[in-house]
Amino acid sequence: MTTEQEKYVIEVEGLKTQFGDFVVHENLDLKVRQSEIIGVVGGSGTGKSVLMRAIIGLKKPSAGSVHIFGEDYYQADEQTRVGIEQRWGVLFQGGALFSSMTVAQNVMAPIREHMDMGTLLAQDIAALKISMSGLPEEAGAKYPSELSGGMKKRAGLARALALDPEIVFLDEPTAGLDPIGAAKFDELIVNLKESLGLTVFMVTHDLDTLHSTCDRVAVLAEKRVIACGPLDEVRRNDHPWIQEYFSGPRGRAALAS
Ligand SMILES: Nc1ncnc2c1ncn2[C@@H]1O[C@H](COP(=O)(O)OP(=O)(O)OP(=O)(O)O)[C@@H](O)[C@H]1O
Repeated sequence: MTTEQEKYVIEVEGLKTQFGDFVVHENLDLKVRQSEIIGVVGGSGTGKSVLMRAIIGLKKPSAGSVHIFGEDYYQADEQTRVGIEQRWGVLFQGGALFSSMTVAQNVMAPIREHMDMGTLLAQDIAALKISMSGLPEEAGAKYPSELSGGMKKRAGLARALALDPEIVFLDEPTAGLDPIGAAKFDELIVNLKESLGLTVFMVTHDLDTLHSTCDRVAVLAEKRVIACGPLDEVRRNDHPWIQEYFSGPRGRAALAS
């Protein structure tokens, strides 16, 4: 019986990715449920970002499949793929904002690209997304170079939310933020999930973020997902990397708080 809990919006099966002869993932499986926040962790170079890129169509797998909303993304026709892409938003590391555009213009870019909408309405929607991302109204008129690191992340999030996505992909959203800024960003993500029912796929190194936001954690090692489940369950796994990560001094401090 399929319950709402078991409805998967992302299903990665038998994934293999490689750059030339260098294999990043082999036989990797991962399923993401609707309206959950899943945190993807793993040592540096284990392929967290490449996994995210494989799911969003930026790194074609050499084997395996990626189903999004039940559709086989890489086998789908162009129209289906574009339809799927409009249902997700992505926040890349550093925000990846267009530097020659204001924040509002950045947020309007996907709206203008994908929706047939007049400028005034697009401006109103951009203003709403900017406010949802916790930026003051006047931030809309600023250029990325005039923003702090935390504001850039929020602006990137506003753009990721532009098309009312069902899934957002976040690549290390709290990297480079001070602890207070990072905690506020965590809170924002949880609020968005709760108010909009968003599914969040988040690559992170941040133990505090994992602890305060994620419903489940997926651990990448040995080219695949070696453990996936609630944090309390995963941290009991006796894989050496997991033990070192969660039971080292930083892990203990984050989990004790
Ligand atoms: N465009 C590319 N060409 C060749 N190799 C690449 C490319 N992109 C990534 N790789 C390699 O794939 C592996 C996984 O990279 P990825 O960026 O996914 O790691 P990561 O787990 O996100 O690491 P980090 O935590 O350090 O950001 C690394 O060995 C990296 O060098």
